[in-house]
Amino acid sequence: MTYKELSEQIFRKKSYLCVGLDTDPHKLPSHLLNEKDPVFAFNRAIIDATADLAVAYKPNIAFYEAQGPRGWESLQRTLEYIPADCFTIADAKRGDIGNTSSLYARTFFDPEAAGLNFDSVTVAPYMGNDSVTPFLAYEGKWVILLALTSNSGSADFQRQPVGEQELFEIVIQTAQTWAGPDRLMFVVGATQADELSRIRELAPDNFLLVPGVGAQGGSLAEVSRRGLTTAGGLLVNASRSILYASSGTDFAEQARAEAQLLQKEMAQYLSE
Ligand SMILES: O=c1ccn([C@@H]2O[C@H](COP(=O)(O)O)[C@@H](O)[C@H]2O)c(=O)[nH]1
Repeated sequence: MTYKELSEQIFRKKSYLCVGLDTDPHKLPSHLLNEKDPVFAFNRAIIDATADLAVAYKPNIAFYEAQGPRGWESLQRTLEYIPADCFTIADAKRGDIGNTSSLYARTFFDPEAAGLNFDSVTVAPYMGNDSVTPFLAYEGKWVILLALTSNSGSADFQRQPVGEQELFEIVIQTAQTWAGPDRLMFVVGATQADELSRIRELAPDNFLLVPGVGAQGGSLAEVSRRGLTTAGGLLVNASRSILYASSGTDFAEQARAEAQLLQKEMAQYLSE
């Protein structure tokens, strides 16, 4: 999906909601456990319930890899089921020396390799240029680079001063010499909303993937006030607050209700 198409979807759906598919087999409603692929059955119901409210889906790869080959099959089925008008994110947080990164890129971007054809993958920046650019070799695919993450440990390295700046600012500036905003997004935690104005100065046109509303307590209002651009410019992720809104037979209905609350708020911010 291109920058323009993503932006158009945001204004068409009045939403910049990304639904995180952090599907934990131990948290599935019991009535799904007799399904052939319970994880996929759960994801399918969540996607059916939220596809008109969301512009993106983000399976967190850890939840699938931890299930071995079964998990990979659930991931493939899920990715194929996501409607074409939604942007897809492999939240894998990869990055290694160049030849290894090339294989990670092949895994998520070349359907003939591992059966996956994501639009984007999250990448850790700390091994530098040659660890990131192999992902950019796939035309039309996106890198979503970790900049200022939502967790408390982000202070350990990302917030360290380097001269007049902090390390995450250098990540944001340097990475923009590797790719334009049509191929490069940054991860900024919703719990870091105070830094968003500064980040917008450094990256005025890049989309930001913002996890951390819902279960982590970030404020959608603050993120939107500081992060929205004329192109939309935000993908705000919620995982647990949507997926596990109910553990009963009404789980999809309750997931929709949670997603709808976020989408309605987003529609309001987009119209301001
Ligand atoms: O800084 C980051 C980067 C990634 N994540 C991921 O986003 C979701 C958040 O899930 P919630 O249940 O909505 O808290 C999850 O997959 C994280 O691994 C993040 O939270 N922060």
